[in-house]
Amino acid sequence: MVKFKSRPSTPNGKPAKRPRMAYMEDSDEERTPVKAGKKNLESPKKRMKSAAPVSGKQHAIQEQRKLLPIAQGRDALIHEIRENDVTVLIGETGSGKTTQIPQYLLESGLAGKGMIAVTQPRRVAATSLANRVAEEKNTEVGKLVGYSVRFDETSSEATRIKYVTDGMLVRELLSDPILSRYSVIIVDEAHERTLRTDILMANLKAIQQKRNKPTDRKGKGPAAALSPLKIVIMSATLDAEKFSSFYNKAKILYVKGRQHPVTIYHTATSQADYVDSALRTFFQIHTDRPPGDVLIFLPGQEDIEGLSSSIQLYANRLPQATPGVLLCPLYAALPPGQQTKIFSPTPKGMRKCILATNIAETSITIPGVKYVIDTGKCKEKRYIARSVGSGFDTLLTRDITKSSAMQRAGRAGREGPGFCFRLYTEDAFKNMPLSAEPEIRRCTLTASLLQLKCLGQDLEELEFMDKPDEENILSALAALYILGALDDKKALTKNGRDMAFLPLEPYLARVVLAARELGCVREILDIVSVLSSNSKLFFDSADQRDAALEARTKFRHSSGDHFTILNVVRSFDEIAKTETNAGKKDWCHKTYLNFRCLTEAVAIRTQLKEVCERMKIDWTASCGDNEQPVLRSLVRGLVQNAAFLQPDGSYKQVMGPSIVKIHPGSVLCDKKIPAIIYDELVYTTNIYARGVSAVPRSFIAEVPVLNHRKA
Ligand SMILES: Nc1ncnc2c1ncn2[C@@H]1O[C@H](COP(=O)(O)OP(=O)(O)OP(=O)(O)O)[C@@H](O)[C@H]1O
Repeated sequence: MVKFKSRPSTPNGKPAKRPRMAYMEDSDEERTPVKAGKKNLESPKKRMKSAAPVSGKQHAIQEQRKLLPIAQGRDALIHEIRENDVTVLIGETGSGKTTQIPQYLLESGLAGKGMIAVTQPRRVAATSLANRVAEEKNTEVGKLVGYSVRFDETSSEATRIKYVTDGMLVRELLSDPILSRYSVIIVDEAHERTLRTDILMANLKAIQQKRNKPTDRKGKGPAAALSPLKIVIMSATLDAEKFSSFYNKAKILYVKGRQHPVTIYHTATSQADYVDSALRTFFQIHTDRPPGDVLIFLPGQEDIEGLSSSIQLYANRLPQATPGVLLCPLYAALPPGQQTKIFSPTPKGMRKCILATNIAETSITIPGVKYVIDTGKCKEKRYIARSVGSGFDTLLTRDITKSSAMQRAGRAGREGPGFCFRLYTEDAFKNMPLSAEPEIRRCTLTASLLQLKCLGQDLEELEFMDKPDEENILSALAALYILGALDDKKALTKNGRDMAFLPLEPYLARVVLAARELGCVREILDIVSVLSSNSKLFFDSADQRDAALEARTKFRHSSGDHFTILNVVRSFDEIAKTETNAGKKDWCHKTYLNFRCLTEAVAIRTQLKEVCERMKIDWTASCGDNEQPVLRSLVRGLVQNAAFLQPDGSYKQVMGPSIVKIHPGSVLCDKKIPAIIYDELVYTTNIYARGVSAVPRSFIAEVPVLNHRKA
């Protein structure tokens, strides 16, 4: 039994009280409360009248919209946004920011002939919000309301409100550097400070300066024809002052109140095992509490799969009269089709239990969710620079921030009163930092630098909210130079431009371009698709390693793990010709292969083939049984991850200081090979190279950058 403190509190840590339906913050010099009532706008009644005839469901939706806290301040919000080029808007989770503001701006005519873009850090949020707002507008998604996420654009000429991932809008800068199709850009969930959000915000500032120049509006200057751009920055948990000062003291607006209360419980003591506590809390809810779906936040896929099996095991043992449990995992590596399953209605007599990473933390409303269990953990990517050209990204489990805790609690209570069970103490919550360090300060910058170079920009020159680390910039510059994306004057090369066009990590994009020259794109796409998947192909936990290696003997290739991957993909393709999904899963299970990884890789490969066609790369080009072109191509992208054998059997990095060993899960683990390349380093008791291939030393020496260094 997990013990929770009896006195519940509200999401921001204050004692619980009756939900306040007072909508706007009291007047205060720093804060601009938004009050209702500007004469130039349609009244809510009139707006309702002008809509098409509505069904019962539509009527309910429209009634619900009117009850959202933000609805009371609609006219005042429009007024403020009309008056200010940049607005920072803070409103509690569920107050209606993301779904309503774009509609208000469209209805008010403020967007003119342009589109309204609403950015989201994640695709699941962008697509589900577009669906919801299309429904509110009584239309199909893709018409008035659309979305654009990587590899999926659902919009048309008629689209006026578009939900987009921040990455897609950054990509759009490549073809339209002033984002001329948009008249309003709403940066939602800005508190997350993803690398792409920061790049976007820096660009928006510069674009606005161009588009909103007073001289241009008077009809003078070269940019006279440009329409002005409005920027709205939104979040429930934001350091408003910091954003405001970045945009030259932008107006800050506060929308207060949420439609339904969320009661928060903290554990009485800290919990040693968060997965076990989540399991027990789930069954406490399931057996004691009224109907309502449960959303559990966990750090990663492994915990999700582990907890999911445990819940299933115990649920099967419950008395027949207890409602059944429908388990729905949600994490980034899950194919998009499976991610959207969480939105399907819960069958009668069942309780849905969604086990999610922080991809469900912001923006989304999952109908039916009444209870949230927050383990207080997440995974954070962090770049560790060791020396120029030899840094690496780590993904570590850590405690969440206050912002995350509040966002997680905010996923309950969206359709009615909700409850959040925090598996940490109230003191732990109070001691959490408000928000995480921005990604720009802690992640690899290589891919972003390449994109910026394509826009004619530089990391050092662009005005960011937080400057990236000098060493990290140097590392990214060195990596791009080594890959041949930049020349020795730091200028973008033709290869660099092509690399940016491929939706892959720069080093993998370089492998594909090398394969184009060497005539082995077919083989390389098979390998690269697996390497780009969000999950690992081989299950290699230490306790099952021998059995797994035994079962996979038939795929083993003497030159290493990349050709072994190729063998697996070819076998999977063969199996897929005759087997159903269940048959494919069974085959993967028996061979200790990750079905999800292979399914995702097949989808990625299809998309890559399409991109290759657009780039006039012949993806059917194959080198047959000749291994050399494939290894040469891999070396070209992975040259930074090359290492030579030492007399003591370890390997010394060619471009870095580390001494590494071959990972025990590799097919080359007990071999002594003069030269290797690898996909990544894993830090445990030793530094291990994972995803290893044996390559002739001469292949490494022939990479132009190494020749250049020698000269
Ligand atoms: N798909 C949906 N199904 C049912 N109701 C929904 C859906 N999406 C939104 N809503 C309703 O609209 C409300 C406002 O949602 P919205 O996303 O606009 O709030 P928000 O202020 O942006 O919240 P957050 O800060 O959490 O993103 C929700 O609390 C919910 O009541």
